Amino acid sequence: MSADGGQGKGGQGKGGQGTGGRSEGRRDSGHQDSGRRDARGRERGAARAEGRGQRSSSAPAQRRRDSDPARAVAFDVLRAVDGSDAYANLVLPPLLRERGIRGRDAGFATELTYGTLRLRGRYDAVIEQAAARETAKIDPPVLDLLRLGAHQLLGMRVPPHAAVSETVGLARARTGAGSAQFVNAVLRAVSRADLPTWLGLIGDAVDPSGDEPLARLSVVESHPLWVVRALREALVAHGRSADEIGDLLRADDVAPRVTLVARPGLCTTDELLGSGEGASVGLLAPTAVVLDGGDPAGVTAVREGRAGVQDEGSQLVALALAAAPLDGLDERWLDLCAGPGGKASLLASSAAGRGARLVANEVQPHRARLVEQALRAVPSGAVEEVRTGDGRTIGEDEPAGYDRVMVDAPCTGLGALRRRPESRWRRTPADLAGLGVLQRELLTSALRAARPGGVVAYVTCSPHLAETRLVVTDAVRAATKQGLVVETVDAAGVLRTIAPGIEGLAGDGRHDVQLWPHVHGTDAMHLSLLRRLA
Ligand SMILES: C[S@@+](CC[C@H](N)C(=O)[O-])C[C@H]1O[C@@H](n2cnc3c(N)ncnc32)[C@H](O)[C@@H]1O
Repeated sequence: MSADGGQGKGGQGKGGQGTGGRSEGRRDSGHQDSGRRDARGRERGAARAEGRGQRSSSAPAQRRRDSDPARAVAFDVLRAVDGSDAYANLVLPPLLRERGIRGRDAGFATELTYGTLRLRGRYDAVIEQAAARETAKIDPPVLDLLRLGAHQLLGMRVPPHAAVSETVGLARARTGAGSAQFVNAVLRAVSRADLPTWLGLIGDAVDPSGDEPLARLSVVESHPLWVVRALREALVAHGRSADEIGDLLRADDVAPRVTLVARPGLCTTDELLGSGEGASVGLLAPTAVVLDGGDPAGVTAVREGRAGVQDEGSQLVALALAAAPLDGLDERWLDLCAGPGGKASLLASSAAGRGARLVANEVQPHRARLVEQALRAVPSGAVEEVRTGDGRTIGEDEPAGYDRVMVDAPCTGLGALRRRPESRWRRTPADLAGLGVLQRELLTSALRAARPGGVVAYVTCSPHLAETRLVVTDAVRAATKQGLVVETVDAAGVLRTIAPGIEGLAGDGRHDVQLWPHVHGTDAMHLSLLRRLA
């Protein structure tokens, strides 16, 4: 099913629906040449020698050099992600605004960009077979074009002729006529089989004898193998079946719906439910409303900071810290790692309702400013301070200074892969080592900052055991060496008081909570609750 022999027919069909329809009436004459290509996708042999390799039958002025704006913006974001380590969710929205791409076209560009990034591993395996060439030997911009084309063909309902001709048009505009022909040939080869057939082919390539199921899942469900192994290990450690790994990976491959938080005392879920067609109450958190589409920035309460965009898992862990039982004073709360302020806003608005106040700390100044912005609607009496500083020193600087402490630790984010499309390809096992040291130091500092009787929440948006249970065990040990007495709190029990219907929390006697996208519909947030006794 490789591109060889797939170059004979031109992409002459009319465009399909939506953005795919932009090809209507435009001939992609570059498809019609059958010349062979070199390793970079440039022509060689007879076609080039005869000087007809990059020519079309139409006059030069009519030959298509422009490209569909939605596909062009997706390509530019992919290049920025690849070339300058940019984050797609930071690059795409301003580019859409700058280029005036709105409505359905913006939706198409978003799905194309994020879907292509998420499923990159799967598409690279398809492309290798279709091109009969390793992706490492394809120019990165050309490879990005092929990925975009593959996602249109196999992951979106774009008619094949539109997917191919529009992507080839984009290739011609951005990478030149020679590579456009290569793109044409490879995408035609991709289009000859449907998704299930391709999944079988790429799975068999890495798992020919059927005894490497994780390798198969890695390529078919587009996750690095080390991530697949780590997620499977975490499932098992939390009392779930190893067989769930496929469902978990598939949940990661689907864009999550936008979830809003109604910050207590500032907004109600009823107000948010009235804000958009198809809005519905969240499945678990009493503060959550799920949108069916539309732009959350258009919601008045979000613009005013009385509500925000926040995954239900993040809402649940913040609410759990606020709900954990406490004897004695309950007036001073700390968010040790607050930027950009999602949990700080929920904590501060909850604190306001009980006369408590929050100190929000963040090490990066620009993220501390985001925290201030996120807290703008919270009554000023409920925010003692937003400060910029290293959370590792707060335990020493302010020992026993707080009744409740949130440690939402910097982590690999392996639990939020569905909303950070490129991050699975950026992270490496080496990240765990550096983060692990920081996580332990932050949690130890938090335990010292809590007063005897106070509660600490240790949270990560990663289920990796090296970032969750191992950190908690080591930090408690370190705190004990420093003379503190710490006990675990039944986090699952606290969570059930907030979300009585919640199922799927481990019943293995462990007190921590691990949420899962395929079970709870949330990010894979981890929560441990600890109480400092002395
Ligand atoms: C997972 S994010 C926190 C998300 C935040 N709680 C929210 O809900 O919006 C972790 C944050 O910790 C910050 N951070 C990293 N090292 C830190 C340190 N030593 N002290 C304080 N904050 C730190 C990072 O800059 C990042 O903003």
